[in-house]
Amino acid sequence: MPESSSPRTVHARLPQLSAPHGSALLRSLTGPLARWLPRQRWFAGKGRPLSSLSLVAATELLSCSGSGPGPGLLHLLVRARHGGARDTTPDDCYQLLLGVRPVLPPALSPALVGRPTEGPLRGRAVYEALHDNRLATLMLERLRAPGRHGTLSFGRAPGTAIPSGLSARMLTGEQSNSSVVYGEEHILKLFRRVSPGVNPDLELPLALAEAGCARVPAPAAWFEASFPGAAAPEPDAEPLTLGVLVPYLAGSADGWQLALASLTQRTDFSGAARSLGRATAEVHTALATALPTDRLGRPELEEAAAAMTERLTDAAAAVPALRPYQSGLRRTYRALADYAARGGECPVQRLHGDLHLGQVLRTAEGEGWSLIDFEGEPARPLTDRRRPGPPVRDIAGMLRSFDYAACQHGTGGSWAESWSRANRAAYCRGYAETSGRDPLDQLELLRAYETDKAVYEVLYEARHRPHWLHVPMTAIRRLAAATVTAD
Ligand SMILES: Nc1ncnc2c1ncn2[C@@H]1O[C@H](COP(=O)(O)OP(=O)(O)O)[C@@H](O)[C@H]1O
Ligand SMILES: O=P(O)(O)O[C@H]1O[C@H](CO)[C@@H](O[C@H]2O[C@H](CO)[C@@H](O)[C@H](O)[C@H]2O)[C@H](O)[C@H]1O
Repeated sequence: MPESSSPRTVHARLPQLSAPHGSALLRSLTGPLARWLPRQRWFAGKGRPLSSLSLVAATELLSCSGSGPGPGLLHLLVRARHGGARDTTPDDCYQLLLGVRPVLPPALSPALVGRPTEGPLRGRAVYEALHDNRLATLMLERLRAPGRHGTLSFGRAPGTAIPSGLSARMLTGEQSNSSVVYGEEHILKLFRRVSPGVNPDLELPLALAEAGCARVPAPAAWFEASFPGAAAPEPDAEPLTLGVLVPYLAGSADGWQLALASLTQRTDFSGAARSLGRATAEVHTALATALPTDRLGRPELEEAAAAMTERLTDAAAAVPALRPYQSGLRRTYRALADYAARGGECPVQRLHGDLHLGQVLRTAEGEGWSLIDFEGEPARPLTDRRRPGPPVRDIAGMLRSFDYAACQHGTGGSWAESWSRANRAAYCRGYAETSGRDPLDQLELLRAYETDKAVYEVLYEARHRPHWLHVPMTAIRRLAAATVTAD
């Protein structure tokens, strides 16, 4: 089935925590959370009024009612509803890991969520637990020892060593989720917006590890929420993946930093781009071996072209700057439909789903590229992100990223343009060498998926970083004017 633009319906099966435990806690936390949540980088409902918060699940990992100075640890899944009666957007479910202390040490004050004025947490300081070394370490201990705590269950890959007593450091960079590094050994990603069903960022690295692919850090431990038994309001609700612990690649730099350094220093990047193409092909081959594959024929490719056209229409409705280019861009999608009509096919398999230079790491020892963050595009529903897709989608994502680096860097004019062209070509060459399939052989496919990605980026930038909107818009102008030729 091709990727669709269907609305998010995934939270329909989330259970609801029953009163009175849920309602008492919620009474304590609603005010502080309603103020704090919308300010978080990972909160996806910015710009839409938050109409209600409700608890899906609450688990006390460490007692929060003690009178001593030590912290309590509270795990919450919170459902956020937006807008008024006419807002049909599905609810979002967020994961929160909260510390609770009678008095907050000054070093933790930046992590403060709020001080409830009523309910069971009245008068206590509630804060982001992962900033507290003691609580972050406790999470590592839970991950070391598989087992169940309330709705949470902790799992661990057999035969992996996870040292204890490592100090924790929370990452502070731009992220869609939250991550904490333990020593220089492991990194735990805590997913923020969660949905029922296994997260591909656990599913795919586990499958790749089992297939012996060393290009992706192998999950050492993970945890999820599940609601088994008759006690749950909806016993068949699927488990939600909440966090994954993987080895930390100490001293690594991501592809985006390396690309910008190459642009600044005017150094050659084509060797790195070519080996990145090879690494992508290796991962694709391993995924196609480990997990189901299929082929898209004429009806499915026509459906894919129609879904792209619909995404373009939606994006143009939201971002006026796109409107003058719609008819030019639609030609690219028609070329895909014509390719299908001529009998063109396309393989589909599980993918990275949001491949760009920020998702690839290279260690100082130069052991080649590692790929991270297999979650897929954060705005797509989980069911969509777990569907097989054409490998060209990942390739198109990376090609866009070379273009992004050259354009965003803002210096060098034609030098930056030829930097981008050379690295796009080197990446495709590397991919072809390893996979035996040259992405440039099916230009209609590549161009359509690159256009679809650029349209997604226009919407992403308009919503998240309006001052970067000109970057994908530069590509939109080029793609709208181009005939389908290799460049
Ligand atoms: N295994 C790893 N080793 C070293 N750094 C990592 C590793 N995994 C992630 N990181 C760092 O953490 C950042 C965020 O990770 P990522 O999986 O992209 O999170 P998000 O989904 O929140 O964007 C990455 O940009 C990278 O700098
Ligand atoms: O990294 P995420 O999974 O959160 O992906 C989202 O954010 C990315 C930006 O952080 C965004 O990527 C776009 O900007 C990158 C440079 O910052 C560039 O390398 C990518 O090519 C470009 O798409 C990504 O689209 C979005 O899903």
